[in-house]
Amino acid sequence: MKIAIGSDHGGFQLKKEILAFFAAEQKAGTELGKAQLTDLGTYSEESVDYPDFGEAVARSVAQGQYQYGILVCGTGIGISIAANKVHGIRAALCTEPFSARMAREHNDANILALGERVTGPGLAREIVAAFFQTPFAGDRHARRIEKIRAIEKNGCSCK
Ligand SMILES: O=C(CO)[C@H](O)[C@H](O)[C@H](O)COP(=O)(O)O
Repeated sequence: MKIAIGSDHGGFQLKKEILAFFAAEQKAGTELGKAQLTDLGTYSEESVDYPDFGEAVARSVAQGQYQYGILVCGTGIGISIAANKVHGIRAALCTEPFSARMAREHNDANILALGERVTGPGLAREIVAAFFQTPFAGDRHARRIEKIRAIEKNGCSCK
């Protein structure tokens, strides 16, 4: 599984924690540790703009370079809004593991968004594990994802 990860300055430290978590999983020889992560920036705590990193990760996932993405900003809100503007992206901002599981099982989310100023590193690790250990359930949920795709394709018919 190939995962692109990105953050702005507000998510930089939590992104480092997440990278360390995957490295530890790799060392422990777990299934999660088989994931290959690529960091698309930012690479310091210098102030930057979250849409740039939300877009970079989202485009790389939408184009199929990576199967999934992880995005972190201060709250996870701005960077997930930006990512969700890219066609084919279903970015889910999660603050606890149940939502992370549901984001995969029901919504087939392909990007997990987190907020460093909201979620501590321990909880973030649980959220990441829940997200990446949960498969999409398909069935009725697949029909609903198709409807999301139709909105992307045709635009909303609402006035
Ligand atoms: O976009 C955000 C909120 O939705 C992120 O939390 C950003 O990281 C935040 O806005 C950055 O704020 P800063 O005051 O420039 O550090």
